[in-house]
Amino acid sequence: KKEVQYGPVSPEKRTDPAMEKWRDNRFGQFIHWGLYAIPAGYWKGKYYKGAAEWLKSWAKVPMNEWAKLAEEFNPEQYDPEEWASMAKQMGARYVVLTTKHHEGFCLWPSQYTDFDISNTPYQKDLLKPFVEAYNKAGIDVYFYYSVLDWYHPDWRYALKSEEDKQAFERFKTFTKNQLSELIERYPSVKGFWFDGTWDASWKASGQFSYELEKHMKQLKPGLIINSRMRADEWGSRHFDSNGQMMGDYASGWERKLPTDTSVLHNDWEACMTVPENQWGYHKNWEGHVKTPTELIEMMVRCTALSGNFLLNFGPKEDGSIREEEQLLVKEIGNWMEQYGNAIYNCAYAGLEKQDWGYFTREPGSKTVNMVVCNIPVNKALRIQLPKNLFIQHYEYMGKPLSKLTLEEIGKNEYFIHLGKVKTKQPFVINIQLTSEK
Ligand SMILES: C#C[C@@H]1N[C@@H](C)[C@@H](O)[C@H]1O
Repeated sequence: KKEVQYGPVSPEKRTDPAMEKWRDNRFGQFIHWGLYAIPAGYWKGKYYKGAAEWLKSWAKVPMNEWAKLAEEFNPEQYDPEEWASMAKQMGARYVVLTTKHHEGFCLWPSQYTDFDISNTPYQKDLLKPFVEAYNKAGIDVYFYYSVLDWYHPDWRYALKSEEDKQAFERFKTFTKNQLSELIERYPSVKGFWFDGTWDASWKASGQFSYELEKHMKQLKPGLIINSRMRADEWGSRHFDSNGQMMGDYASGWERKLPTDTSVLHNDWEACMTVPENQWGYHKNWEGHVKTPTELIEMMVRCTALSGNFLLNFGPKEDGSIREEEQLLVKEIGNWMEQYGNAIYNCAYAGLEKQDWGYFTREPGSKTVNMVVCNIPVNKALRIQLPKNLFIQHYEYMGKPLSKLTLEEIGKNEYFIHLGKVKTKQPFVINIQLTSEK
């Protein structure tokens, strides 16, 4: 074991109401919105297939040129009430909005930089009406904040000289000031989603990130912060040098999902793009665009392994939402209306996973949700229960799709026979378990 002084600030499994609500939420909406939505993946007429919010990097645009985008940022169609009602329709229980991405542009009027919404034709604070609209819709608001800041003169990738160190000290103060400012200006914020923390300069700032997490949680008790914010004093990220998670949930699952129960030890969240790799708005999505059904199955897999699923939206420069994302609101919203109770407040059911889909369960409940994503060719769903459990009752959640029959095929082993089922979407069967035969 290594001596770690600047590791976790909070217990690895918080039991306070704010964290319980984070778990119960299960399904969130990620929103990436910034100046990058203006060029939307094209620069001087050239198409760049990389992630649109990284266009400045792909097209090697000097910052003084990129910053000029602020002079044309004027999202007149921005309607956070509309965004919030879409998120509610989709069934998202929380939202994570980019307050500042790597480009360094702030969606709020920050007293610590001139590179913010106040120096655009739009001028008005974008965050305040956003927070109000989402809170009014009953959706918890989290702020994404990038430590990596391509605009700030004191940002350093690495600390190679005394000058670097002095500059980065100023940068750390700037970062602490902005985060304090965000908490003070928007006190209903539930937590922070840190990003841009992979460079050597931040990995060398473990003590600072420890003290910053403490400071933020003193400013707002109950605040929830992702593991990606943190390094320990040895430069170990997300988990300290002894494997203890830092922050309040593991957030390394970016565009990928866990496949086994090893994740159960900590709270965790997977964030997901609709195309292969676009977070900010890109005019032309290349390659595979995930269908609503694919994304529903990913969300179910996260719940089944006691994790959260954060689905990304990238609004256009004018604040409007693209067709493909409007389709997700409708399709995922319909599914959540009928089957949301297999997601909200649910977690790992403690049963052996089967090929036909996933078990989810509200902790402590006798009801287990079977979310069927792959109907076996023999139309029989295998269930293997622990030796002291039996099935007492079974039925479809919501609209019955067929007549179900139960067959005991071995010790605490069953088939639920589906009969003739026609469906295009995953569906749910509830089973009641009992310890009496
Ligand atoms: C790399 C990278 C960043 N992390 C994702 C959550 C997006 O913000 C992307 O730009």
